[in-house]
Amino acid sequence: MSALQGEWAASGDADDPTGGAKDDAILVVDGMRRVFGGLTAVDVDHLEVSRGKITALIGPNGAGKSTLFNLITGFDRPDSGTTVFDGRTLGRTRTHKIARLGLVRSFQLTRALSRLTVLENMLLAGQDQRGENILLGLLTFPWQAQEAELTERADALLQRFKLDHMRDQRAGTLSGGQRKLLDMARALMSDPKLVCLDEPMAGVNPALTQSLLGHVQALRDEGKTVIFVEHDIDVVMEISDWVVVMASGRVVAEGTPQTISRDHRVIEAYLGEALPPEVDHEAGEAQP
Ligand SMILES: Nc1ncnc2c1ncn2[C@@H]1O[C@H](COP(=O)(O)OP(=O)(O)OP(=O)(O)O)[C@@H](O)[C@H]1O
Repeated sequence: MSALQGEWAASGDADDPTGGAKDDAILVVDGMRRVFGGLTAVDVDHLEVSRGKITALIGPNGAGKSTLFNLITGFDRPDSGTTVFDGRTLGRTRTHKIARLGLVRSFQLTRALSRLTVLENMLLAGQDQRGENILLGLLTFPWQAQEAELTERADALLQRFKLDHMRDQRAGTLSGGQRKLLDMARALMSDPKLVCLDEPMAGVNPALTQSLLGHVQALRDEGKTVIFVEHDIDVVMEISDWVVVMASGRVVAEGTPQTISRDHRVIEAYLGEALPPEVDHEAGEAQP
């Protein structure tokens, strides 16, 4: 554990109340704990996510962000704890059923998926989220009935994400930025209510980052809820309605981007010296 993680973990919610109730929570996580060997990867007492908002999940490497995504979306099982999505306790609900209820997560393109075309990737994602190995086996037969409808949806999304010209190319030929667009487009195939995006902007050039940000905002504007993991604090500040900070598996702070950006632990971790002191214009003085 780094010194920073230690400080975060130790300070807990002393200054920043966490686990507060939201007016209209689409997701409620309670007592969620996941231990790998001796390591507690996730230990979240209570977390609520507002419907129709963009919530950023930030924290140092190893804070438990991806593990929490996996637990929420059913790709991993907690040692204890519950997730209530849209009023329904998910319990041991399987991933594809969770996806059908409207809760999905994005995945980066794997080697196996790289060999499929862009369209096939979309069709697989539309089928369900059972896991690519099972789905790859199913690719050729049992879902012709659905295929026309799925293809129509896939084509509309590919157009929206400006990937239509790559439709029949192998996904492995896409550039890094195009892969990010495909990750997002795939997650939307089941028309989710809540989409969990894992580092949707990581490693792409500034122009494409703006385009991806626009896509995330468009999702919110059409009523979807977005939770995204992101390391780039500028991105977080630009589009989030709410920010949840994790460290050592725990939620250690949450608040508006403005509140969180003033948290000295966040500043140390993400902004370093780059953040100028806040100026109180009335007093004409820099605030600590
Ligand atoms: N399947 C696993 N087996 C063992 N340890 C794991 C497993 N998955 C995650 N961990 C550990 O759990 C902790 C949390 O990992 P996780 O990937 O959730 O963090 P993260 O916040 O997403 O990190 P990053 O920002 O680097 O992706 C880490 O210490 C990681 O090594």
